[in-house]
Amino acid sequence: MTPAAPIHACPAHLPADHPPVATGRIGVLLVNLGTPDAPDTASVRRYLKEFLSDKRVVEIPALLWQPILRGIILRTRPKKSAHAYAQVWGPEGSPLAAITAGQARALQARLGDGVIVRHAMRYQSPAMATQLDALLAAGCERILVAPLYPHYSGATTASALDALADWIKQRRRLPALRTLPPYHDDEVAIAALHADMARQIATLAFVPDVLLLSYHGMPERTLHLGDPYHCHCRKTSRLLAAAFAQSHPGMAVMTSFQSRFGRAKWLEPATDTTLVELAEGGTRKVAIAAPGFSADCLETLEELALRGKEDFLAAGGTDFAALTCLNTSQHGMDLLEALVRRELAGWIAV
Ligand SMILES: C=CC1=C(C)c2cc3[nH]c(cc4nc(cc5[nH]c(cc1n2)c(C)c5CCC(=O)O)C(CCC(=O)O)=C4C)c(C)c3C=C
Ligand SMILES: [Fe+2]
Ligand SMILES: [Fe+2]
Repeated sequence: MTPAAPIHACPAHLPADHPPVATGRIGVLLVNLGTPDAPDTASVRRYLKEFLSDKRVVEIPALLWQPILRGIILRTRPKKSAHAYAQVWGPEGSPLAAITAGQARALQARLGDGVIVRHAMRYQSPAMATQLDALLAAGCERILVAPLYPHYSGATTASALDALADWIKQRRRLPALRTLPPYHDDEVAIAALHADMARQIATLAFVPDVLLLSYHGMPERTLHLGDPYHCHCRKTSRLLAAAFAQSHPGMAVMTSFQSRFGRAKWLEPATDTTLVELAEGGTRKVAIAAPGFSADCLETLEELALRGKEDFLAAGGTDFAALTCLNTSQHGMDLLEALVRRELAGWIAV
């Protein structure tokens, strides 16, 4: 996988008939998790096979895990998940893919021609290696790799950096590289989340008694092994709760963890049981938000907005609203631009 054109800083050394070669540019690669190419069983199986074979995601020795994955999970889950994906699939495909591509386009427009912005997915396409090669071929000698996870986790941030490291090992000529740090407690991020959630709450036909902040779960074991994910999520919640205590004093802010997978104990409380317990305990009006996801995806649109609503109403709740993620909203793009500009400031004023 070598780029089509040699990345060569000294045109004098190129053959006279060589096409012009761009150099000296800055690239930004936005990275998110990845999603199937289509909402059908075969595509979801391909996606799950790649995703769930990542040792950062399932930390069970391959000799034990691969037979379970291939013999059980990949025979049953793809069909069920494909059905869930079909419920949220849009005209531009998977919401996660469409929104991440939109974020890259919007950021490109904000940063101007001095910087080249692309997006990639850790699993499936567009692959990180392909997009990094494209940035190199376009003359980028400095690249910021920005995994769009506010909360660091081995399963997400570190896995994206693994893919970057694999690419590094296979290339002769490398750009200078930076990576975006987690931004779970960043003032600008908390302000953007608070403002965008408040904007959406103001449009609801009801006043929520509770704002439930739902984060993707992780096996509890990872917390004891030193993964900061749980602490990062809790800190975001604490900072958002403090902001809402000022702006919405009557609204309680709670935290839960969603998308449990497998039999091990995951971080608690679980979002689905929390919603039922809230309704059974007399809470009637709930808004739910997912501050750990920079783009809406299966986990927010199907698990929270559809299934979460069903569970809450069935248990006696009367009003339920799932707030959207920051996506390409004004607040979302202001945040992405601020985070990226801060990193690029070490290289050049843009
Ligand atoms: C062991 C399994 C999983 C871990 C650990 C895990 C961590 C984790 N995931 C996200 C973000 C997303 N996960 C998404 C989908 C998804 N996640 C798992 C399993 C684990 N995730 C599965 C099996 C799936 C696929 C869907 C399904 O079959 O249920 C997505 C959505 C992708 C999309 O296409 O829309 C996101 C985003 C985080 C942030 C995280 C740890 C912090
Ligand atoms: Fe040279
Ligand atoms: Fe996940």
